[in-house]
Amino acid sequence: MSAEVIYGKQLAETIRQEMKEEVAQLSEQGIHPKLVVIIVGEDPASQSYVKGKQRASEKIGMNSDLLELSADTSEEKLLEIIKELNEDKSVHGILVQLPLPEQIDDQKVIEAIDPSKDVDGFHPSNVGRLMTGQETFYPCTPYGILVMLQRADISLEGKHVVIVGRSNLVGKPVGQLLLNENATVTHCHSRTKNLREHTKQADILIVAAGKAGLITGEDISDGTVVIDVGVNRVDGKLTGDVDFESASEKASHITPVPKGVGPMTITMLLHNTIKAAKWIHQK
Ligand SMILES: Nc1nc(=O)c2c([nH]1)NC[C@@H]1CN(c3ccc(C(=O)N[C@@H](CCC(=O)O)C(=O)O)cc3)C=[N+]21
Repeated sequence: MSAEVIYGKQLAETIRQEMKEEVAQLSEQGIHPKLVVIIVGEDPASQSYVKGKQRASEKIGMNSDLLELSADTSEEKLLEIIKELNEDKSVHGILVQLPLPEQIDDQKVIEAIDPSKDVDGFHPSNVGRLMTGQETFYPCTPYGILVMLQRADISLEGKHVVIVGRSNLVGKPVGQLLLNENATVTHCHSRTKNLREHTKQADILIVAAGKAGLITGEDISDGTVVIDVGVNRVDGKLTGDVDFESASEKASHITPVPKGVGPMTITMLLHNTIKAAKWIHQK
């Protein structure tokens, strides 16, 4: 068996085209969605993602500002900037690129962002809304995964989704989002015993552990849908958590890295920013 490759990149382009039209329509109504991305420090990987976000917003005609702060920026200063952006009516979405330097408490920063501008969906109030099934900003990577599955016509109802990784950014929220879609969800993590016994039970396997090559063909059963969320640099090259070659011999569908989940993450960020702009103007 040879897996069908799901290219998030292609799908992302289709959706961005749709959003471009929506941004143009909103513009006629005087609504100009605007995203502000804040990056602290000069980590090259972070800078490269942030540039990707900038390029993507420009391409769909969306306003986007980048605030580049030095690595020694104090927590107080960052909180002050966020407060100003919260109050700025022209700003609809605020994203603070994670991880932050060690003098800054990530959680404090996330909680400082106005939940109605929290386009990452990381604020505890939005996390709570996701958990209770209320309308909210879905975190971009989990949401991108959901949309990829939907557009590939892979149903979730009653399916066994096994997730490897339990981060607040991906593992935990993707489980919640797919549970809301009536999947049966198993969460595995670094302390899970006999990981392979779990991964082999999956109809849909989502790997977000941050460990290159963690999952190989031996860890999956025939016909599994494999979603690789890994973002690892190995010898300067971007690779996922799944050994693509051996896994694609067993999987029914598989996402590559790059060109898989990553471009969908950015797409859903743009989607959330448009949603934020529409919400504010409805009030
Ligand atoms: N507050 C916050 N929100 C985030 O959403 C967030 C974050 N912090 N910190 C870092 C992670 C990582 N992340 C990626 C987004 C897109 C690609 C992406 O588009 N990758 C391309 C290739 C990019 C390349 O080659 O460098 C691809 O997979 O094809 C990757 C990684 C968002 N994150």
